[in-house]
Amino acid sequence: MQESSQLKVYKFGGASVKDAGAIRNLSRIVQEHGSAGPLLIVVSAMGKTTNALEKLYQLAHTGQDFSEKLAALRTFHLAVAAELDIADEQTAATSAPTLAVLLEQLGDRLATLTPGDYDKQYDQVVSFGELLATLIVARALQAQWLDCRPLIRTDHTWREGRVDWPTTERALTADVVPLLAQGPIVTQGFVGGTTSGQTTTLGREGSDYTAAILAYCLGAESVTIWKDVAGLLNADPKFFSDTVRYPEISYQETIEMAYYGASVIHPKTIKPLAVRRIPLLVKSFLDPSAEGTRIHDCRHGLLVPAFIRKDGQCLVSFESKDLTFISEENLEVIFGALAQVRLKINLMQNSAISFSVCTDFSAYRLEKLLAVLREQFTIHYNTGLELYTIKNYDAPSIQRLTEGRELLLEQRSRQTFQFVCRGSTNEATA
Ligand SMILES: Nc1ncnc2c1ncn2[C@@H]1O[C@H](COP(=O)(O)OP(=O)(O)O)[C@@H](O)[C@H]1O
Ligand SMILES: N[C@@H](CC(=O)OP(=O)(O)O)C(=O)O
Repeated sequence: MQESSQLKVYKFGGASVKDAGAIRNLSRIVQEHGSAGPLLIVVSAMGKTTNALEKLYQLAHTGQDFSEKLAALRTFHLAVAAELDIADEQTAATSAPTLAVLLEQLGDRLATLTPGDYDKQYDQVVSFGELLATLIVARALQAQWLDCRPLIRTDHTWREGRVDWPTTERALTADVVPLLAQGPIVTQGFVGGTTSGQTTTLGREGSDYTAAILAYCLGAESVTIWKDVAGLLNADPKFFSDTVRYPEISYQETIEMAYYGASVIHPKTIKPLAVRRIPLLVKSFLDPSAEGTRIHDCRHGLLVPAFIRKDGQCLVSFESKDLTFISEENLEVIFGALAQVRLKINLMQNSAISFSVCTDFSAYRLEKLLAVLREQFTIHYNTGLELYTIKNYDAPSIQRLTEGRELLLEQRSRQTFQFVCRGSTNEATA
């Protein structure tokens, strides 16, 4: 780690680089608000490119024609580069590829997929979104382009690479510190690499986490994530009216909000920053001079209730087949199977002969879970559900959220009230 670094890390997500106009806005922010000191800029894929790449991958992996979608992705990126007057040429001064080369590599990858190895090949394809976006942004800013895949070392957990912190810290300190002295750097969010040089990804929406990894390893002074909202609010303004901005908030409050599903910050982002006490600033790229939110090591009184909504949920209930009680042995089997198929528990509850978990719905993973546990348990599940959490709840906030909703499961602790309810219904028994 650098000693008392002046380094600032900026992270720009998909919305802030969605088109040429957005990238011009990004350039203005860097010029007008970027510090005189070292600056490391983390960029996600443009707009909804990652979703588009997931669709492309799905088509290619199932042997369907993907040429039209690939052509659309190619045209989009080349058109943005043209609108920004970016010459797509390799220069001697940089190891950066050209857009044309990257797009060709993407086409080759898609054309040579093999059956199986779904998650591994997913990473090799979907990571192109960040490679393309960073190339365009680096050229627009006339900044250095850095491929972070050889530096952010992960294990082989495809689609959710686990960071090897000591190796990553050594590599970043050795390679990036000297480059920072030469001017701003633009690098990819969301991606990393294995010892053998294969690309991994860090989990959907993982670019915030990349910013935290870089800040932690390089001892940054602060991280700023530029969003389309005024800061960290007490609820997602897309779903709730009368939201309130927190001018400052502790790491602990924020980590809990992110854990419960406040999608404005990836849940893994906070811990590395809290460990090294690096403040995280959430600011609006639409109003860069506005205050935003400062997430740091602070104390504050009880905050206004925060509302967190997580859709795409699935409630799975396991019942013993012979009316025996749910025991620790049963739970061990259920938890083991959930870990095996990589389904994360968002909420759980047990009764005498039944145990229920609420997880993010994945048809593929649920099917694998059923295959493992069907013999031993009677399993019921509902999909198309929503999980709501109220942090720092009071009676009016519970009333506001539960009114008119049919609650399938409900739980409260001293500060947190949670419930699962129907969005649209799909019921089944395995
Ligand atoms: N508590 C919250 N405060 C602010 N925004 C929130 C909150 N919860 C969810 N959001 C949503 O997060 C979005 C910004 O995050 P995200 O779309 O992941 O940004 P990006 O991909 O550009 O980094 C906002 O547009 C808002 O709809
Ligand atoms: N592009 C990746 C990673 C990411 O973090 O994106 P964003 O910063 O736009 O949420 C995704 O969409 O999952």
